[in-house]
Amino acid sequence: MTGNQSSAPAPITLLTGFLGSGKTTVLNTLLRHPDFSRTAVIMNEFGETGLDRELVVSTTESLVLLQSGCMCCTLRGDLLETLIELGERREAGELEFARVVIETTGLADPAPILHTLITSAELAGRFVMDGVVATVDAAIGLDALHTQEEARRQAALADLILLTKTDLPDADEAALRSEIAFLNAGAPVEIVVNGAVEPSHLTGLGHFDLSMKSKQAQAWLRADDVPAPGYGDPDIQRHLDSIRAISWMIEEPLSASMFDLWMDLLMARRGGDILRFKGLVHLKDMSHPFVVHGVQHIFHPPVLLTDWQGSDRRSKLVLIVRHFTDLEFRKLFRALNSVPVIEHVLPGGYLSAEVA
Ligand SMILES: Nc1nc2c(ncn2[C@@H]2O[C@H](COP(=O)(O)OP(=O)(O)OP(=O)(O)O)[C@@H](O)[C@H]2O)c(=O)[nH]1
Repeated sequence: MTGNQSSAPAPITLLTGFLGSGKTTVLNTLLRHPDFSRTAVIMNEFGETGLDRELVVSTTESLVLLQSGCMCCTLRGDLLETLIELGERREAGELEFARVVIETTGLADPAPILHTLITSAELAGRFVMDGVVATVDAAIGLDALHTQEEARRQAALADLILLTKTDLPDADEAALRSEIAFLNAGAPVEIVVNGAVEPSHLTGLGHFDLSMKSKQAQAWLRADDVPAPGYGDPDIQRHLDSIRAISWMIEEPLSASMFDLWMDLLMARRGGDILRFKGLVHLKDMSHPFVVHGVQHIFHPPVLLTDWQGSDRRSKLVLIVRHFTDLEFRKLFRALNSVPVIEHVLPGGYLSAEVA
């Protein structure tokens, strides 16, 4: 492709939503659709195994993974730099994309991210904010909205709310709708089961319009309320100290019964404090890995990745936990001692936890 192609500013969709609420599932539907085939994706994941890279459909050549921190805190500078670089490469004709989707971590406060996106002079002319889309989990979302400030902000700032998992027995759609109406009366709510969203509903949301948001949401976005991008300063992290990410890689394929046993033990002992569990698990005698997702007490059926083509047989696990002490981390490792844990990948950024 030749350089210096002039292009219209690329619309940005900010895809947010609490831990495990279905952001990546929705993103995968979008990326499979022709309207989103030329999409640059920026993802921020929690924990350091790079697991999300393997869980996103790879139709896009422009997938940037921001790690070692949280986009709304230490990585806001990285987000800005990433966008500027994408814009420059697009202008130079090195990269072709028509829109950008930014998927935040489940614990991100979208306000400072949004502030960066709508106020940065470097982005003007290259990008234009399309809208904020928030997934809300119908099964555990009410609890998150009641207990987690980040979840409230995600819903309150959204231009469109996707209510996911209404198919689960624990879903309470009516209660969620009423809570959402309280937080963000103006936002349409659309039910999306297993990512089955109509992609056109997520485009042209009409440039993020602050005047349509609640007074509270407007205050969150006031310049003096938003700290400058952190550029790696861990002190700027704004989340609860009690929440940590733990990541592991396990060198050898696991015995299915051993893994089941370990999971049962984990859930029985500390299920209430495991906010999110994500794993790419290789089992003995299986040529393809399973993806295992847990969101608090709900474990989704494991999915066999039949189209997986890698050769790396290491299992990768990411847990987001609260109120875990270092001693408990060590116990967790001991419980996994029956399988050879060769490498522990430190989270390295967001409230990292060292395990001896
Ligand atoms: N039953 C059901 N499961 C769903 C639905 N949407 C997503 N899931 C499952 O929920 C789990 C988490 O989905 P993800 O798309 O990874 O959620 P996420 O918001 O990207 O998660 P994090 O970014 O890691 O916090 C996966 O097992 C999905 O298959 C839904 O509508 N119904």
